[in-house]
Amino acid sequence: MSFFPMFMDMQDLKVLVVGGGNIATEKLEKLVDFTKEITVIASEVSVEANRLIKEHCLTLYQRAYRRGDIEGFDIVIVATDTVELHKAIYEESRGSRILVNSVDNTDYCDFIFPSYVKKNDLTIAFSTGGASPAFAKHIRRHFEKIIPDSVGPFLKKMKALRATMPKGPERMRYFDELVEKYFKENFK
Ligand SMILES: C[C@@]1(CC(=O)O)c2cc3[nH]c(cc4nc(cc5[nH]c(cc(n2)[C@H]1CCC(=O)O)[C@@](C)(CC(=O)O)[C@@H]5CCC(=O)O)C(CC(=O)O)=C4CCC(=O)O)c(CCC(=O)O)c3CC(=O)O
Ligand SMILES: NC(=O)C1=CN([C@@H]2O[C@H](COP(=O)(O)OP(=O)(O)OC[C@H]3O[C@@H](n4cnc5c(N)ncnc54)[C@H](O)[C@@H]3O)[C@@H](O)[C@H]2O)C=CC1
Repeated sequence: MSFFPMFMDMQDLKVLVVGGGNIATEKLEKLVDFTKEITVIASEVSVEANRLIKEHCLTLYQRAYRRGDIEGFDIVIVATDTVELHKAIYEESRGSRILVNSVDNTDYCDFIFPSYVKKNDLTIAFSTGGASPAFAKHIRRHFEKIIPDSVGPFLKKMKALRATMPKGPERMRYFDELVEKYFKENFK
């Protein structure tokens, strides 16, 4: 089965990242925009990962992963070069409600990271389900170029309007017309 695309409120979720190398850093760079409740457990921590940990006041345990470390976390990202650990942590998490992402193998993933474009309130996420992460990156770059910056102010205006008009068919029709007009003017 494929992965369900979902936008999640992560603000109060406790995230554990196992690993402190290149890929852990790439994942951390994204995660810090969504929650500050992040703990890192890694035998070695790169300069870049360390910088992020300090800058965002994340918790760091510089040591190897120990069975039981996942307890109390909502989300665990396994980003190490110890391949067996990815399977082991995934198996350890079964029977709990912890969601696991393993950067090495989709078989050990409850969820995967998408590529995404974020312009103010607009987020467009792309995934190939692991078929070609490079493709996800390139299609993200393509869309980054074609989404106009005006989308930010436009969505801000729409959000404000939603708060001022009562719900119902009239409002729905009006909003749809406004968006249609925006599209005609901004997407050729
Ligand atoms: C399954 C998944 C699990 C997960 O990480 O959640 C996963 C797994 C693996 N990636 C690998 C390789 C690469 N990953 C990237 C890049 C990204 N990878 C991301 C997500 C995902 N990668 C998830 C699936 C997403 C999907 O398919 O849509 C992105 C989209 C998001 C992010 O990382 O936040 C981010 C782009 C962000 C952006 O720029 O927008 C590049 C390109 C590059 O780095 O320039 C390469 C090299 C080229 C290539 O292989 O395509 C390998 C093999 C490693 C090896 O060969 O050693 C594995 C493991 C395997 O496939 O077995
Ligand atoms: N999902 C993705 O987007 C991609 C995934 N990968 C995969 O990501 C994995 C990691 O790659 P890099 O970050 O470049 O490696 P790296 O060598 O830079 O980092 C590995 C990190 O894991 C830590 N580590 C290893 N065993 C550990 C243990 N038992 N407990 C705690 N920490 C441990 C190391 O100390 C180090 O911090 C590789 O398996 C690679 O195949 C690679 C490219 C993209």
